[in-house]
Amino acid sequence: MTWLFAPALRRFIVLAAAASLLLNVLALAPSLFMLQVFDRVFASGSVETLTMLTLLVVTCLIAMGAMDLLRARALGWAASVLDTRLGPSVLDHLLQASARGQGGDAVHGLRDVALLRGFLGGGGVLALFDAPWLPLYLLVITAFDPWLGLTAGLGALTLFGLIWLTERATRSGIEASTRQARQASRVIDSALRNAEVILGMGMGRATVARWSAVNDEVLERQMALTRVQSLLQACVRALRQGLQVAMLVVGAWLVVRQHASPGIMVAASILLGKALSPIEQLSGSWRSLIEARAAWQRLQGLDITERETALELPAPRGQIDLERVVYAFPGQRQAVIKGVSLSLAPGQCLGIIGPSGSGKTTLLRLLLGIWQPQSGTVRLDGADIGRIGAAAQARHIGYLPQDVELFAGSVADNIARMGPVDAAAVVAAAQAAGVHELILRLPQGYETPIGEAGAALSGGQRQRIALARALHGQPCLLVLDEPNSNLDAEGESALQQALAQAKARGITVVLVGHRPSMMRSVDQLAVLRDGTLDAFGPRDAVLARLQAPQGAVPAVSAVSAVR
Ligand SMILES: Nc1ncnc2c1ncn2[C@@H]1O[C@H](COP(=O)(O)OP(=O)(O)OP(=O)(O)O)[C@@H](O)[C@H]1O
Repeated sequence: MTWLFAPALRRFIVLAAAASLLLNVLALAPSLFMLQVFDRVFASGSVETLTMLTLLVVTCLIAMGAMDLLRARALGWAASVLDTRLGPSVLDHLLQASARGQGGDAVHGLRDVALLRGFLGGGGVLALFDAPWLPLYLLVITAFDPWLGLTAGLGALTLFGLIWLTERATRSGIEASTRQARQASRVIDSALRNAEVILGMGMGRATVARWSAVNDEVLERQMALTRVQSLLQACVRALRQGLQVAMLVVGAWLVVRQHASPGIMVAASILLGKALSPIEQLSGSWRSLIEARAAWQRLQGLDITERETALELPAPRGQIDLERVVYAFPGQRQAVIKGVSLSLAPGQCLGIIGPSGSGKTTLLRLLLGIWQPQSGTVRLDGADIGRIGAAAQARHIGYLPQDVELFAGSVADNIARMGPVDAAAVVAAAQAAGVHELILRLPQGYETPIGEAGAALSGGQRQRIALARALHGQPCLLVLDEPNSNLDAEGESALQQALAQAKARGITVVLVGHRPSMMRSVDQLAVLRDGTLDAFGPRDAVLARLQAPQGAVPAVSAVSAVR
């Protein structure tokens, strides 16, 4: 449980541990009270002694209540720190991992944070804080009588051994069940994303069958684990009761043999009950303990690090430099981008063409700093794009991805990139994208709500609103990935006008396009083939090269139509 000592949590955990120490020392009071009542008050018949002892024990009980409360508060604070500190970092990590196509199990990071928070608020963690004080109770019982101490010690050891054996036997089962549960939820996620295809092609039954197969395994495993848990709990409970009886038997034997007083027998029995209660609690919550530990280990595996502090640079002008950029997808040896170098002056418009799979989208993602190259650098006005920071990116870079997804919110929220809506800036962006009139024609204009993934809009409408989103603010760099793939003639002419305006505003534009019409407005052209630059330079020079018989590139022959 090293995670309990993570720096952010440490002081709360230390506070909870200190409260536990006092709580457990104070918990000796009731049994010592009992001992005194049996051995002194009964013997002396002194009401004063009884009154004094009662006052003392009541004071101890009040202090115990206070410590209990303090410990619960400390753990509550720890839980909220965990949430507020770890939650945002995990989400930030998930966004980055997801953008790099490495979402996978990382997607469950937030669930792990919730699991840890739940654990800190549950009973299992209290047992963890109380269990270490067991030797203290054993010591006091031994001080009463070594035989009683030996009986209690052996009993406690047996109980611990039982829990330890169960933990060893079920750990891998619990982890496997978590893995399978995640697999089942991945099946659901992917089915929901593709619900249209599933319904359209009657794949519902197959999808449900796939999910059921995984889910049945999860249920089976969980039932097996529940059976083990019930067995463990029953054994621990029976053993504990047996131990209590054994203590009374040994105590009675000692009393009969006049080696101990009846007070000692009763006090030892009460102490043992208190000492064993955290073990019994552990037997009931051992599964959540293992799950919490596994969640922490998974979170550590995510390698969550604070992002480097972004450089606060003056507004960039839009100079782009790619220096021998190489990129391979994680786990792949073959690079997708193989040493691409090119430079663009502020305000230039670069078109990138090339066959499918040649790496155009990958190059754009490197240009945006979404992915980091294995070697080489992408610079915006001389600064490494990876270190520019999200705030600067929000202000200075506009991106229109190939597959446009809008967020749940209004049209205005989407154009304002889900930040605060400045009406003038939103309308200006919509006008620059030539989509203002289209938005006014929507049922509620700029306030029209867009469902999850922009369900209320057509593909073309989504693409045009996403262009306004890319133009929002004062971008110095506009990156467009096949911006006309869904556009009709009106949308295409609005796009051409937006590009001309962007050029007039001195915005650097990089666009990927398959249709020749897109390349009419570019002044630089790059031809990408199998991750390398086949040609790069002024548009007409590159086109001339492509059309020359020896330079003919079949996959880009459509470009000839540009001229
Ligand atoms: N997440 C990923 N993991 C592994 N390989 C990937 C991933 N995304 C893309 N690739 C591979 O990288 C190569 C380049 O893909 P990219 O999307 O950059 O091509 P593209 O030129 O934009 O293609 P298109 O014109 O069809 O959009 C392809 O071979 C593709 O299979």
